[in-house]
Amino acid sequence: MIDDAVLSFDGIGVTRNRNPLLRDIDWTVYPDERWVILGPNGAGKTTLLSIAAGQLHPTTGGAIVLGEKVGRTDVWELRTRIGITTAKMAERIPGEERVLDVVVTAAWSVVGRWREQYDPLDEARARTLIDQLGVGALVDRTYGTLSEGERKRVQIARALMTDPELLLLDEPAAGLDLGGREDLLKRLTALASDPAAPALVLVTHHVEEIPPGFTHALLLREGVVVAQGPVEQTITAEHLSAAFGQPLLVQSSEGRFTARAA
Ligand SMILES: Nc1ncnc2c1ncn2[C@@H]1O[C@H](COP(=O)(O)OP(=O)(O)OP(=O)(O)O)[C@@H](O)[C@H]1O
Repeated sequence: MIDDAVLSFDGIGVTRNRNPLLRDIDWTVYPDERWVILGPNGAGKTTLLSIAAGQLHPTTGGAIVLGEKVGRTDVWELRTRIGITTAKMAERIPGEERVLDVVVTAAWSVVGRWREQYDPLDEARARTLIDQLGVGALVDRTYGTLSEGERKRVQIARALMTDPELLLLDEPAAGLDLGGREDLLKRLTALASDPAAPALVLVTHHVEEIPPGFTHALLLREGVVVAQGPVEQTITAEHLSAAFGQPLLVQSSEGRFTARAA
């Protein structure tokens, strides 16, 4: 492992049915870094995130997550140290679940409430996180009655509940309208600038969804890293055109990016 790295991937590859989904990826993430993984559909972003979550073992190369070698460690050990939100996990949250329950139950690593009594400290932490994500007024509503944008924020509060060392967000802005996206980005920018926040890795297809304050980017195309490094040097017309396989123009202003066909 490279000193205090949160993630340390050394030449990792993933092959399924003889198809390479990821090839020869070297990637290191440190605790104070905020990474965005960007690339077109099918580039391998979710596969890379699954390795970072300790849920998938690479076919080749070595992946060290929070100091533990993926494959050697019981994934169960890592589960409270990593917060993750994905569309698949969100689907498992029962619609009738109260927002407070959705968040507080993460402390027990279960979906769905199964205890009648909360630890008061757990409940206080859940309420603080729900407030910080800007959905404090909804704490007693059922999850199924929330808008998509409100749900996304509750999912992030839930992922933060165990005070993880690494937070993985798979397309958190997908399906949000403009206001919802902008509000979520504001919350993620606040999180990115919080020194107590965990290392962050956010997957997206769109440069418009990169929250200001994110420090690094990794661009993927067909399972291969096109570019990686500090965000301003990485999100360029040249790299983005290579990642998406078409000539693109990129503009940045006050930490926000936009892209369009050249
Ligand atoms: N278990 C599997 N077996 C075979 N192919 C797989 C498997 N899992 C993923 N793939 C393929 O690997 C490629 C990368 O998938 P992945 O979900 O990582 O991409 P992605 O960049 O997250 O895509 P999207 O942006 O569309 O979500 C896709 O072509 C997908 O069909």
